[in-house]
Amino acid sequence: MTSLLKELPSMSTILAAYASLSAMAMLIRTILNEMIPKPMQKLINSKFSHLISNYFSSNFTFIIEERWQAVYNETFRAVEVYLPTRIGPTTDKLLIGSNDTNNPTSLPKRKIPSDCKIIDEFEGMTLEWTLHVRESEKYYIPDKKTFHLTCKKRVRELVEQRYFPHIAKTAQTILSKREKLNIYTYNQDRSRWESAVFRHPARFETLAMEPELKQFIKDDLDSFAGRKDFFESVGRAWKRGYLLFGPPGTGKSSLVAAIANYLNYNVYDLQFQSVRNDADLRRILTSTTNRSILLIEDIDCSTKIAKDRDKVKDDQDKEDKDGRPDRPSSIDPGVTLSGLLNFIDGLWSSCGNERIIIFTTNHKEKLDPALLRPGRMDVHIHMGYCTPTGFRKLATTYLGIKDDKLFDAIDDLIKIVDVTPAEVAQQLMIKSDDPKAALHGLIEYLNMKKDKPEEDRTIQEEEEKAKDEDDKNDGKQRMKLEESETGSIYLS
Ligand SMILES: Nc1ncnc2c1ncn2[C@@H]1O[C@H](COP(=O)(O)OP(=O)(O)OP(=O)(O)O)[C@@H](O)[C@H]1O
Repeated sequence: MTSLLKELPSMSTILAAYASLSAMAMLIRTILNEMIPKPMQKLINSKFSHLISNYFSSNFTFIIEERWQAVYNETFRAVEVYLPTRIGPTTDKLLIGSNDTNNPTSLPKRKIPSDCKIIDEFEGMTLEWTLHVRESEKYYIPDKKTFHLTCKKRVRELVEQRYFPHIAKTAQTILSKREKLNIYTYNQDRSRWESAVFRHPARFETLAMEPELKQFIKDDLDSFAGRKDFFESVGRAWKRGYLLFGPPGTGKSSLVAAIANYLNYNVYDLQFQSVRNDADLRRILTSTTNRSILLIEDIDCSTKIAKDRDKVKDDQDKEDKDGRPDRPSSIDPGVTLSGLLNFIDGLWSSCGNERIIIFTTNHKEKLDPALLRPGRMDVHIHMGYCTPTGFRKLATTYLGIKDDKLFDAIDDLIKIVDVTPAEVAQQLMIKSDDPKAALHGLIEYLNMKKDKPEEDRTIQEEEEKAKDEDDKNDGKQRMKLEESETGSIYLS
């Protein structure tokens, strides 16, 4: 024992060693402080402490980004819908607001603000959520949003296998029960879709259309919606494309609203003019959600989609000869036909499920034939001038009457005058509290149109008249249904 004590260093030796070690540490610290710049020191410190805390932490974090492999992340959407229902006593802030101008006294909607913690309980697990938003430096790139879910490491698998499916199911139920539909419009400046409440009164019951045509469209929609297995079994993308064409005021937009109300789908209304190029289009379209309608109105107004593709090409050749830069961006930056077609029936068409694409045009003849080729748009619907059946529907809607002795005179005039349902509706609305006066007003209006001098007609009207003459020869009041070999359906 005495010998062991003798071998131990004396207290003074220990103190001396400690003093020299401390001096050495101080020296190294001073040298490092001098040599390593402050920001670098901070970074090393934070990385080091992050490493340590990660190593010893018993937590696990799931990160859910807004986009997943080039398309909108459905898990993100489900969380976005689900989390506002989990606001509890531990939540200390909440975004609320309303864009429902029709109902200003309704309860505001809830949204999760960034950096707000939400605690959820599920099957004995405690789950902590936070939304992180990283602002983009470039105006045309949207801010990056991510949800972070932190749980205990030991329940990680349970979270994946039980909690996430629970979120998806709950979100689905909430979405299918939602009373209000949204209409989205693309904000080019903020590079994102912005929504407003969509409360359009148009329904199939209120549309002035031939009953067979209406029934056909409803049946077609029924055979599309909710038939995931069918589309999968036949190897087709779960999409349906409609082309609505006809003169202004024949109810194309009203039909779109009726379809949205019938299926309870949101509407994404895209103005081609706000799309910079094909890559932009791809990103915009992949940011739309399932069970929705993508509406592209007046598609003929986009020069590159319209028939004058050859003219664009001529201009391009001319430009190339002049030694100016190559296409596509020099004359008319925007979406090209091939970019669009790629989305309709190309490889990109398989992105997303249960989507309806609707194009409207007043001038089908101006569209590039490639867009009209059989099979491209599944159903082509001609929205024509008002027919006697259409007039009767409008009389019921606007005047609340099903018959009147003036109806026969109006029927006779409607058969020979090109009048749109919008014009008829307008006339009936002027005196809707006095049906007789409204009907007389309509007769007067129709007679005035009938007597309109020929020279007053614009070339466009002539073209439309010629087209409608063809329809009349085929029987104006009968619905024509043709099905091409490739499955496109033509309705007029
Ligand atoms: N077929 C119809 N049935 C009932 N109402 C109609 C019909 N067509 C037009 N209307 C009435 O006329 C208004 C304008 O119609 P709508 O905007 O749907 O026509 P459109 O064909 O889309 O016109 P545009 O080509 O100018 O966009 C509607 O708000 C509606 O009240």
